Order: sequence, then structure tokens, then C-alpha cells
Amino acid sequence: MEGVDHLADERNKAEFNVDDMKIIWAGSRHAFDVSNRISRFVATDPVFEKSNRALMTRKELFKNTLKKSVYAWKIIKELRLSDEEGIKLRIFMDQPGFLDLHWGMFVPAIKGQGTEEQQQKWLSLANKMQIIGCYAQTELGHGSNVQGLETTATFDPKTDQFIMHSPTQTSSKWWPGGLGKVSTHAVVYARLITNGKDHGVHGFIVQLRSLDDHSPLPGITIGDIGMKFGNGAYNSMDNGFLMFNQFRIPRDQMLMRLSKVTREGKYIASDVPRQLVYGTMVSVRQTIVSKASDALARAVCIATRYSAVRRQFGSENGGIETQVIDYKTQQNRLFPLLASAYAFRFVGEWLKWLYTDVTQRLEASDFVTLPEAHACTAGLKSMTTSATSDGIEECRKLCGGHGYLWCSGLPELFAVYVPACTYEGDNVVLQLQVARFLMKTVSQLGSGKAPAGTTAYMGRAQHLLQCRSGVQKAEDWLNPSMVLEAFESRALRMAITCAKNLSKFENQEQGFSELLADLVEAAIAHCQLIVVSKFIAKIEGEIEGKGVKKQLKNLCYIYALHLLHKHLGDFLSTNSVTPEQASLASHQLRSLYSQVRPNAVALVDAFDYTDHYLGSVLGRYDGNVYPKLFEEALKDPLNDSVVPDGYHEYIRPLIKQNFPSAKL
Ligand SMILES: CCCCCCCCCCCCCCCCCCCC(=O)SCCNC(=O)CCNC(=O)[C@H](O)C(C)(C)COP(=O)(O)OP(=O)(O)OC[C@H]1O[C@@H](n2cnc3c(N)ncnc32)[C@H](O)[C@@H]1OP(=O)(O)O
Ligand SMILES: Cc1cc2nc3c(=O)[nH]c(=O)nc-3n(C[C@H](O)[C@H](O)[C@H](O)COP(=O)(O)OP(=O)(O)OC[C@H]3O[C@@H](n4cnc5c(N)ncnc54)[C@H](O)[C@@H]3O)c2cc1C
Repeated sequence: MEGVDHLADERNKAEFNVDDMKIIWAGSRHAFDVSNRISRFVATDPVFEKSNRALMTRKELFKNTLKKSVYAWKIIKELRLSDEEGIKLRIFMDQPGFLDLHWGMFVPAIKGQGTEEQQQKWLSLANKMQIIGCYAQTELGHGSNVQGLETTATFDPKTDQFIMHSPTQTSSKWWPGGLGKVSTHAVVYARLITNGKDHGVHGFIVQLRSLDDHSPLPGITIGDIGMKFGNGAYNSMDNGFLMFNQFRIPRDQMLMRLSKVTREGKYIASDVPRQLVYGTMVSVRQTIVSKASDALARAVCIATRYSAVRRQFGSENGGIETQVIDYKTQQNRLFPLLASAYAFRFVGEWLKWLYTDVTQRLEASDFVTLPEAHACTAGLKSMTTSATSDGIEECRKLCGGHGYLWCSGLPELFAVYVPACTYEGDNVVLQLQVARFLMKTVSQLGSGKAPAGTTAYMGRAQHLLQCRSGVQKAEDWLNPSMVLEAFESRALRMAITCAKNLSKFENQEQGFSELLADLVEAAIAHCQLIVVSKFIAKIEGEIEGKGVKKQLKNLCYIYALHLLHKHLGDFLSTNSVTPEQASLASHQLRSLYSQVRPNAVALVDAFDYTDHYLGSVLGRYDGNVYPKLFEEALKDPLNDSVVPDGYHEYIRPLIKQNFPSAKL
């Protein structure tokens, strides 16, 4: 029934103040106000309508994305929206497009790697969108191995120019978003060559297309790489290819904040770490972690509301059927994902702090925390995007058959989200960076250099290698120090085992290759410890609002104990817990599920998502699912006519058996 809240009973059961939880979720009252206002603005503007995009052709979808992006930019300018409001507008617009790469990578690359003069020149154009940029790093032959890129930028002292060239087919740039059809400029990563010497990969600002008629400049071959996974979904983005044929750019278009080439062609490296050329990736990995919580929260919101609406079995005595959310199996699959969405939110907040801190330090030439910032952004990007992709698919299954319908919102969310496991660094490759960092830290234990930050726990190695968990009863698993100790000893023992096994190899690199799978497991254990510890820090801090802290505590322990259950092999094989303690954890988990159950719908309401943003018939705020499923079905073009196109051509001849006989 229209106008009726079918989930009102669920909302009345909540034992906490949802409005207060909304503030916690958003991060602050101000952040909530901005999100709330902008999401409602987008939801009510017809230009941002998106329910029809699955039926669009690629060209229609691309053009629709251009229209929305330019309209969004117009609104940002005309209403003088702040940066924060502009970012929210792009998020709630919910259609990947060139704006993401222009603002998310092109502008930050120039800010991070350009000199003051370069920033002044290029950012003044980019900030007004008089040029549109993308981030062109990956090539057909190399993505993960950035040092293996083949594009060359050779300095020509005669003309004071760099000659950009793609020497092989595999050196074609391949994948950059916005490159295919829209960008006028790119930050291109290429091997710098001066006086015949290769100085490795550096960034260059390159104009690709004419600012008058948008045609590619002579010496540039450019286009879209073709359809990607899923109908609609990420196909709104023009990921592109690019080849250079001896294309010249002025010398001052090399990004020269980190190293320079003089007029004479002399290469001058500054004393900052060369890895700062990867700085844009670190910044984007950090934002991807908060985005993971957002994407997972969307899926969980849909699955939770629908699980409260959906009923199956249990009416044997003539009563009403059971809501599927009341099945313990449903809770055991759904509530850990709900808890993960909150966990990723809080670790995302912390990571933002860490990133801001390292940025300020770098500006003051303090590089000490750079390795940890790299390891944390890489590891948490990897861990949260893998968990979120799996989680979205699990939410689809939690919604049964209807979850497979496009209008559930889940197929599209999955298709758009899943490349996050690959872009901005393949998730396995990134965990191997964490593993290298851990092995280095372990090798320095006992050297007098105390591990700091997220590896500080390794400084208590003597204790953590010997301790036995003190858990004796199920409630002990609600003791933060007992939970932390179990995760710390598991992570440390896995890292130390890897280090010991590595030391058996004469050649460290060969040993590393042999042990890759174990190293990734150790890295994941370390990352999970970070997330658990940041969630615990959150619930131990000041939290306002009636009943809010209690709910967050429940979710925190669900997150931790569910991980313990899922990775029980690690915990048992490292003797971090005993089988009896593991079974007490399962007992405690069931009790926590019962406590979350009456609050589940309110906990997803706290995300404050509009129906427009969710884009899901199953996840509607009012729970009015069935009539709306019918409405959606009737909108399908196949239902435009009662007798389908093709009846006379195929169905009728088949039934009447009067089709011409087949010829071999
Ligand atoms: C319609 C429905 C809508 C639904 C919405 C759903 C939400 C969606 C949200 C998504 C929005 C986000 C939008 C994003 C759009 C996509 C953008 C994608 C862009 C890209 O993909 S750009 C290309 C990214 N490429 C990569 O990430 C490449 C990965 N490879 C690398 O980073 C490096 O090559 C690698 C693997 C780190 C190795 O580098 P290498 O130089 O070979 O390093 P070594 O291993 O030898 O290590 C040397 C030394 O350096 C240290 N190091 C390495 N990297 C860094 C770094 N970044 N910072 C600091 N230090 C670094 C390393 O640890 C070593 O240190 P040592 O001390 O051991 O020497
Ligand atoms: C949707 C999307 C958008 C993108 N946008 C951009 C963009 O805007 N700009 C840009 O420059 N790039 C972009 N990319 C490219 C992206 O960054 C790369 O695809 C990514 O870094 C992975 O690199 P790859 O494709 O070379 O994977 P590969 O490295 O070829 O990975 C293939 C397999 O090999 C494994 N593997 C590779 N190396 C190792 C190793 N050392 N040890 C163990 N296993 C290994 C991986 O785990 C994976 O299973 C985008 C990609 C996608 C999918």
C-alpha cells in the first residue's frame, strides 16, 4: 500500500536513537547535514534519474553521463557549493564518469607532483574545467608493475622538448578512465630518458585533444577500450587507450616537484624518496576505504530491509509466516556484513587521519611514517574492497531470487564495485606490499628500533608469542583486551612464521616468491587486526546518543568474533585460541545476533540513504516491495506488447511445425 510504512514495527523495536547514530555514521553533525541535504537534492532532480540506465545502449549511457556530469558541475558553480558538497553531489549522482578521474586523480597528481608554477598554470585551468584530465599510468602490458612501464619521454636538448613515444603495442596506455572519449589532457607516466640514460618512471602533463574541435593532436592515437563487465554499470566510463608517435611536449610539462631536468638535459633528483611519484595512488587508496563502507552499507541496507519484509515458512498453524531475518542462518550471513560496514567506516575515518598526518609530515620533509602510510593504505584498500565485493554478492543471495533482478539494485552495485579489487592496485599485489613491510619490521625486532604505529604490537613479541588466551566463558569475548590479544598474537605469530620460513632460503627474493600465499595470509591477518583495533578504539571513546554505544559495541564484537570464526584455522594453528575458546566465541556471536535483531532495520536507516541512491525496489524505505516489483516488471520493454516481436517469425512456425526444413 502506497504511503504505508511496512517496516514501522521494525522501526518501533529499535533500542537506540537513530538520529544520533546517523551523526556517528556521517562522522559529524555537519557532515550529516551536508550528506542529507545533497542526497535529497539529487533525488528530486529529474536530470539525475537513473532507473532507466540498464536499458540504455552504450552510446546513450555515455551521453547521459556527460549530461549528468556537466549538469552537476553547473550546479556546483551556480550554487557555489563547497568542495565537500561538490564531492557529495558526485557521489549521490551515482554514475561513474570522467569527473571522478579529473577531480580524483588528475588534479591531485598535479598538486602532489607539480612545482608551484606548474600548479598555478595547470590547476587554474583544471579547477575551472577549462581542461579535462585523466590519469594515464597503466599500459596494455603492465599495470601492477609500474617500474615495467614502457612509454618513453626522451629529452631533446635541441628543442627543449620531451618526445613521448609508445615503442611497442604493449606500451599503449590502456584503462585510464575518462581517456577514451572525454579528456583533453592527461598526466602520463613514462620512462624519462636524458642523454641516453633511463631514469625510471616520471609524470608528464600531456595535451591529447584539440581544445577547439576535440580531435586528437597529430601523433596521438586514442579511443575507448570497449564494453566492461555488466550491463550499464561501469560502462558509463570511457576507459581508454592511447599511443604516442614521437609526440612532443615542452620540457616544463614534466612534473618537476620531485626531480628536474634542466635546459641542458641534466637530471636532478631531489633528496625525497622516489616513491612519492606513487603519491596519487596512496591518496586514492585511502578514499577507496571509506567508499567500501558506503558500497557495503548500500547492499546491507537493501538485504536487511528486504529480509524483514520477506516471509517464508512457519505458518503451519495458520499463523503468519516467519520473517527471513529471524532465521539464524540469515543473521549469521547478514549481521557480520552490517558490522563490517560500520567497521570499515571507522577504519576509513582513522585512515583519513593517518593520510592527513603523513601529508603534513612530508611537507615538512619528515618521511618516517611514509612506509607505514603506504602499507596501511595498500592493505586496507585491498582488505576492505575484497570483503565488500564478496559482501555485495552475499547480499544478493540473501535476497533470494528477487536479488537477481536488476531492480533489486544489487547486480549493478556489484558490477560497478567489483573492479575496486583491481584498480588502484590489484588486491594481492597490494597485500604483498604489506607483507614486505611486515617482514622488514620483524627483521628489525631486537635491533633497538621499537616498532611504531600499527605495528607497535610487534614490540610486545615476547609476551605475544608465549601468551595463552584467558577466555574462560562466552562473555569474556566482550572484553576488548582479550579480543585484541587474540588478534595480535595471531597476526604476530603468522608474520614470525613467515619470517622464519624466509630465513631458510639463501636467496630472500626466491624465498619471498615461494612463500607468497603465506605472506598474503599474514598481511590480511595484520590488516584485520588494524580494523578490529580501530573499531575497539571507537567504542572506547566518547559516543553520544541514547543506546548508540551499546549498538556499536555489539557490532564491534560481531565483527571481531565473526572474523575469528571465519579464520579459525589461523587462530587454532597459531595457538592464539583453543577449540573450547572458539566455541565460546560462537556462543557469544549467537547472543549478539539476538541483540542486534530488533535493531537491524534502524541500524541501516542510520545510513540515511535515499531511495534514489539505493536504487532498489527491495531496499525501499517503506518496505512496499511486492506492488513495486510488479510496477518495475511492467515497465520492461518486453511487456510493451502482449504478443512479442518475433512471434510470427519464430514461435508460430515452431508450434505449427510449418518452418522450412533445415539444410546441412
Ligand atoms: C552505479 C552504481 C554506483 C555504485 C557506486 C559504488 C561505489 C564505487 C566507489 C569507487 C569510486 C572510486 C573511483 C575510482 C576510479 C578508479 C580509478 C582507478 C585508477 C587506477 O587504477 S590508477 C593505476 C593504479 N595502479 C596501481 O595501483 C599499480 C600498482 N602497483 C604499484 O603501486 C607498484 O608498482 C608496487 C606494486 C607498489 C611496486 O612498486 P615498485 O616500485 O616495484 O616497488 P617495490 O616493491 O620494489 O618497492 C620499493 C619500495 O617502495 C615502497 N613503495 C611502493 N609503493 C609505495 C608508495 N605508493 N608509497 C610509498 N612507498 C612505496 C615499497 O614499500 C618498497 O619499500 P622498501 O622499504 O621495501 O624498499
Ligand atoms: C575499472 C578500471 C579502471 C581503471 N582505471 C585506471 C585509470 O584511470 N588509470 C590507470 O592508469 N589505470 C587504470 N586501471 C588499471 C588498473 O590500475 C590495473 O588494472 C591494476 O593496477 C592491475 O594491474 P594489471 O591489470 O596489470 O593486473 P596484473 O598485474 O596483470 O594482474 C593479473 C594477475 O596477476 C597477479 N599478479 C601480478 N603481479 C603479481 C605478483 N608480483 N605477485 C603475485 N601475483 C601477481 C594478480 O594478483 C592478478 O591475479 C583501471 C582498471 C580498471 C579495471
